[in-house]
Amino acid sequence: MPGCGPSDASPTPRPPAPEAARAALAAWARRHADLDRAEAPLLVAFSGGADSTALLLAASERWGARVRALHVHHGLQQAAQAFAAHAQRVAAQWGVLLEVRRVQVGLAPRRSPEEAARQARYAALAQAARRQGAAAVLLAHHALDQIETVLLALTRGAGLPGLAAMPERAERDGVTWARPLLEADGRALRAQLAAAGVPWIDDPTNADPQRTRNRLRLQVLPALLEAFPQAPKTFARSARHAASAQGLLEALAAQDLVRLGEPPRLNALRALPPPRRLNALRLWLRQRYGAQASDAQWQALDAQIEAARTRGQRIELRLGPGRVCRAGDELIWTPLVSAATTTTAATATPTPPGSCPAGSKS
Ligand SMILES: Nc1ncnc2c1ncn2[C@@H]1O[C@H](COP(=O)(O)OP(=O)(O)OP(=O)(O)O)[C@@H](O)[C@H]1O
Repeated sequence: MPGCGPSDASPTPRPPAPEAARAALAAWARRHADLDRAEAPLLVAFSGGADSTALLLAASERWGARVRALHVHHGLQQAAQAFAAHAQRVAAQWGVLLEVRRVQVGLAPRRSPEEAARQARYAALAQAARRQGAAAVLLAHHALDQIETVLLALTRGAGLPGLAAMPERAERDGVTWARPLLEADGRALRAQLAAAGVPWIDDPTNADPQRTRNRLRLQVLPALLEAFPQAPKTFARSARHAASAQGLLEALAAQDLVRLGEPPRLNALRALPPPRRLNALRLWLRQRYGAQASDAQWQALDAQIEAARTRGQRIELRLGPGRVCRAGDELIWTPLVSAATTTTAATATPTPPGSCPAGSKS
């Protein structure tokens, strides 16, 4: 396997897993017995940080040689090489098969380098999981990460999908993603690793106050946990409630889309109450075109659907990375094709049967 740990690192006994990680993983495994008992490999996303170190130890303890690790080398900061070297050293010492994948992070305007790195990381993990026939990719998010994710969603004015935060298991891109430490307290993981003398590396960018998530972690989380010690449990419960409600909304949207037709018919859309109509259209845009739009754009579309009761009334506006318009009684979405992305964007998105009038504004 490319990029396996250096062979000169002498194997040392693997330290015991932190109890907090072992307990959370055991409870997760009981809820997901199919993955617990499968024979296919489990791929730990191993950054070399405290959380994924705790996960790698707990997973190796429970599943032995089924466990493999993958470290993504982003190459964005100088320290990246040292992170990869640390991951290789640790994996070789503990006898874990590790692959290091170097990725090209495509930096683009209007997208933060962290978001670009995240996308590249998940793509590399998915590709490796498919190639290795892994039963799941294990991510090391824990209960405090979940609080941060819920708070982050609130600071952005997110709806239910955002408040649902991170699921403990999900299918995406043909891969099962699992978060077995979601019930573990990150403070306990670190304290127990430190007490056992297990090394890890701290990513210096995690201390950068320019990043919203870091400000939440460094300034808000300590105060919240002091005032509300139960927050790891209660935030997790709220996230589960939101996820469950979101599941119901998507089921309703799927039913409504059958009745609305493809492309959706305006008459049928107007027969639905506005929140229900937008709920259906959100699923339509996401499932059919892999796109999302802002709240302001959805509200503007809703107003135009309401107004388009006569034949001559046009619908024409920007919706996510495309535009939506009226063709007869149907709603048509077409991607915006910029000069830089002409061929790929045009071929990547299915062309809808109708089309917006030529020369219409975006
Ligand atoms: N460079 C990487 N290579 C492989 N997996 C990674 C990498 N960076 C993060 N991950 C995985 O994604 C999860 C979430 O990433 P995030 O950036 O929130 O964590 P982190 O602060 O880098 O993590 P940590 O303390 O793992 O172990 C991590 O717990 C880890 O499982």
